[in-house]
Amino acid sequence: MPEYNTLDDLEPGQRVLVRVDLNSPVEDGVVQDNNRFDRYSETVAALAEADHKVVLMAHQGRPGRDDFVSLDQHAEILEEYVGKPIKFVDDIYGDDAIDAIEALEAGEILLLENTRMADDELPEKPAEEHAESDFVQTLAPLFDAFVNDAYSAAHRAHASTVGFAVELPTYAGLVMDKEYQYNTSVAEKEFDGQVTMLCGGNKSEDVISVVNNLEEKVDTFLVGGLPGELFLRAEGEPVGMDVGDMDLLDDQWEETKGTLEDLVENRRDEFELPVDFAYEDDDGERAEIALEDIEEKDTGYLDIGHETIEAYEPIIRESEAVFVKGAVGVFEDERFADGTVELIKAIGETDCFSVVGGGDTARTLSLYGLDEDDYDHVSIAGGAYLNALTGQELVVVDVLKKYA
Ligand SMILES: Nc1ncnc2c1ncn2[C@@H]1O[C@H](COP(=O)(O)OP(=O)(O)OP(=O)(O)O)[C@@H](O)[C@H]1O
Ligand SMILES: O=C(O)[C@H](O)COP(=O)(O)O
Repeated sequence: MPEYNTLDDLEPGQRVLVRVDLNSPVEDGVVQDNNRFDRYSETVAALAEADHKVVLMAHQGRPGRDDFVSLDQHAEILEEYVGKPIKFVDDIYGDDAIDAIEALEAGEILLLENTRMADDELPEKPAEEHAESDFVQTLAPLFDAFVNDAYSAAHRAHASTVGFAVELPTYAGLVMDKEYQYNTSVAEKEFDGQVTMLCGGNKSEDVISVVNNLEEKVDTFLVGGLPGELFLRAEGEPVGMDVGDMDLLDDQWEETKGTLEDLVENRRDEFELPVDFAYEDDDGERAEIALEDIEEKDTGYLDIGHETIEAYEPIIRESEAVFVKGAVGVFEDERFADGTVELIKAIGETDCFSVVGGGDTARTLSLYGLDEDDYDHVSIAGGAYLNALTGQELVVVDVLKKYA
């Protein structure tokens, strides 16, 4: 049983302040739908149905970046999923926000402006210090309870994620509770059979963190994406170097080569590495090459090849539990989605305990029509998912427990 309060403990008909995480990709100023809206609609609808006055807080992007925009579009997207009007006020804790909060009727929903537009939202500070801020001191007296559902921001100690727990009775929302229970399962659950982790993506330090922290828990790491190439480079293969427009690999190699060389020297039997790769040929088509035929690095590789997929698939099918961290190819481009889609599909077809995660990687399911119900859990979190997998603390969960 979790050591924090959940929505089951919340009496109906209250004034409830709710932190969600609607942070989404923004293209040319247009907010893109991702599965966060769908996921949060369940919590928001449940709270409205319980006759609460529901006030939502969320952030978008980071100050100074192109994705640092207002939440007005988020209100419209969320409204479609909740099936009820979502009011929006372009204020966080000024007079306009207070008026909008006080005008709310039971069962109505209001979204406040991007929390990172408030001066005292950032930087990271202990909950008790954030609780002293004007932000928390102004809003907290207007509410009876605080619900924290922003699991994917649970590694961030900001005023809106930790400060209100000090001032108000605090509850974990539906997303927070489910994500926490499943994502900590690789660190906390015992499995009798084979435990496999499919890892890739574009950050080798994430994969190194998983590999170093889960040595006792995971039997086999199936590696692809950028880390797959860099592990092979550590074995002396002519892959994993920047080519053409790509500029990710050499920097990561400089930062991680010592660790990667050490891992392939001392723990090689725990890894399966790609035996072939896919790349874009001169006609713009997907082409494949076996690792043994690569003489020098003159092509950027964008997916694992089919020989590798065939080698990884049986390992997945024999597993009792499979966890995913990062895509094994550039799945956003249909030509290079085979590795990620076929392996994640195999996980769904296998009767294993499965968690698919990584903020980007989880999008594979919606993009390629895979059914979420075929997996035990699909995480909408990135950094928080990684922390949970590797058994590291999540400051927001600690605060939920402390102030339960
Ligand atoms: N060979 C490759 N070359 C370049 N990019 C790749 C390659 N393989 C995978 N990727 C990219 O990796 C990204 C996903 O990896 P990332 O490390 O961001 O993992 P995530 O855990 O899903 O996301 P996040 O940590 O950002 O929440 C995808 O956008 C994919 O295009
Ligand atoms: O999308 C995320 O991973 C979370 O919303 C956290 O965002 P941040 O990395 O900008 O704090």
